[in-house]
Amino acid sequence: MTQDYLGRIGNLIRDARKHRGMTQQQLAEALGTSQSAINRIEKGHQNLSLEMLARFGDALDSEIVSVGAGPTHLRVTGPTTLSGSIEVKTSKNAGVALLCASLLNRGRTVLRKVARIEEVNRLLEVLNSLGVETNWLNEHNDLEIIPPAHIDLSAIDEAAARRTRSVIMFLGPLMHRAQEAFDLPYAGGCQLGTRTVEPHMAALRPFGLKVVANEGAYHASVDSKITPGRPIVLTERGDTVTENALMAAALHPGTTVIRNASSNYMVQDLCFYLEKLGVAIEGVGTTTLTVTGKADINVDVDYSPSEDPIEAMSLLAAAIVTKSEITVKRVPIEFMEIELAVLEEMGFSYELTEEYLAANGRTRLVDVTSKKSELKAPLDKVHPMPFPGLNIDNLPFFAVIGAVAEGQTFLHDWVYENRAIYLTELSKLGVDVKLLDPHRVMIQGPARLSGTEIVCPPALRPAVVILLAMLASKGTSVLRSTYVIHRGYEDLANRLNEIGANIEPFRDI
Ligand SMILES: CC(=O)N[C@H]1[C@@H](OP(=O)(O)OP(=O)(O)OC[C@H]2O[C@@H](n3ccc(=O)[nH]c3=O)[C@H](O)[C@@H]2O)O[C@H](CO)[C@@H](O)[C@@H]1O
Ligand SMILES: C=C(OP(=O)(O)O)C(=O)O
Repeated sequence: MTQDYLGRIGNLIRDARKHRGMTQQQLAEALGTSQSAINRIEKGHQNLSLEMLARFGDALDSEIVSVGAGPTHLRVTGPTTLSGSIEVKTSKNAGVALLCASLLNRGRTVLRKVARIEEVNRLLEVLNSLGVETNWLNEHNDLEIIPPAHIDLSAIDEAAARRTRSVIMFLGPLMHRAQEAFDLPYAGGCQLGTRTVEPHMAALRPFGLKVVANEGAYHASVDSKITPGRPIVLTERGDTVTENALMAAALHPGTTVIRNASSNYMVQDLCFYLEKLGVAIEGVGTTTLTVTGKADINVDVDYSPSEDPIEAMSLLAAAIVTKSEITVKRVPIEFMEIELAVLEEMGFSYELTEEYLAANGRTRLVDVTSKKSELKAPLDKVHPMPFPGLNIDNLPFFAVIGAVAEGQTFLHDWVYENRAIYLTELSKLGVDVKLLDPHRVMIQGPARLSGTEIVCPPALRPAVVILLAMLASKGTSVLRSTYVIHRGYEDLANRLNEIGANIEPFRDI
């Protein structure tokens, strides 16, 4: 029994170490012990004091044992054939943008059918710590947000804030509402390589924002006499930077022009919400946004964010890799067109219904039914672009699709220097995958997939890609430490089980 318990703790330590990208030697150095001691502990061959466990927790920045709630893992039995239909949920990225944007409004915001995911939970924790009241209203995940008269930034939940990158989007709304200078913890999130925040600072500077990076926090102050005299030209067409500029412009009582704006799905959802707050926006869906803001916003508002194109892509990839015919319902087609065009080139056949409108009355949806297809690798490399290009977050799914296609699939992720590398984990399941350089991978298909145990890489999409490959792998696979998946997907395992997958969630402790 004790032996079993030590083994499970050893597994937890090993997973946390791998998740941090550390070798046994590096962990040993951090703890002032030897690599062989770490090896024994991870194998469950050595007794551990509580003090030593706490030191592991510190070194790995992870609570190794948290009573009653260790990390979750998934046991997948494959290969699976899926059938039936599955609905796409609303998007993570609109969800987090709208939670931040609700701070612009002194009135009550209700957001309908918000994705109940960990990224949203972290932001809710941060909002609650600032005195914002939030309530889940019903089983549809409608969410009510009531901001306080005064936002108290000194009480911010730093631990929650550090686990998400989205807190950076507090800058736009808070720079107007904070009475004095304030600190915001550094943004965290997936480990995808350097993701600069400088474009955010540059976009908000014309509104008088000054940010000094101190140890662990941004120190922000605002000179309200400074207002944008000319168009704000973004140096990158980033999604969250566009959102920050939009939110700053929404509470600026004048007209602001934002050029080189992203017109991606979450930006459009934010624009539709701001319009409901009484902010006028011209150019939604284009790269020039002209925003006429208001000095004060105090309205009770109800908004339904749209469906997630990345979840839609994930579910279609699940169908493709398992060679299944399923219907993916509520696909926001404008944001999936290029992905479908590339898939079509690869030989994927599918049927689309007539278009219908999402609950926001604006976004066009369709149902997509996958048909059994023999895929071949695309002739050209698959590469993402800011919208309207192939979505950057959809690129990783082409790795697992390439694994079941005949020939060589090349992926070029020019955006993230640390995301493609995680796709090499697929080799453990039998995929012939080569990292050509940090931005490019080559997949030689078709692969004979067979089940194994893998620790989730610290990146959402690659982790889901591995899960999808496991669905198609023969035998039992174990995917460990799945928080990173729950960051962006609601109840994915159970929803896949409802259409025929065999995935069993479990914990060690
Ligand atoms: C909460 C949210 O909405 N997150 C999305 C958002 O993150 P977010 O808006 O934070 O993305 P970043 O601004 O970090 O952009 C991602 C990377 O792309 C680079 N870059 C971006 C645009 C550009 O025109 N040129 C350029 O080089 C950035 O320097 C960065 O390294 O956009 C990313 C890129 O679509 C998506 O992966 C994230 O899911
Ligand atoms: C990179 C992603 O998002 P985030 O900006 O939340 O890290 C993603 O959704 O794949």
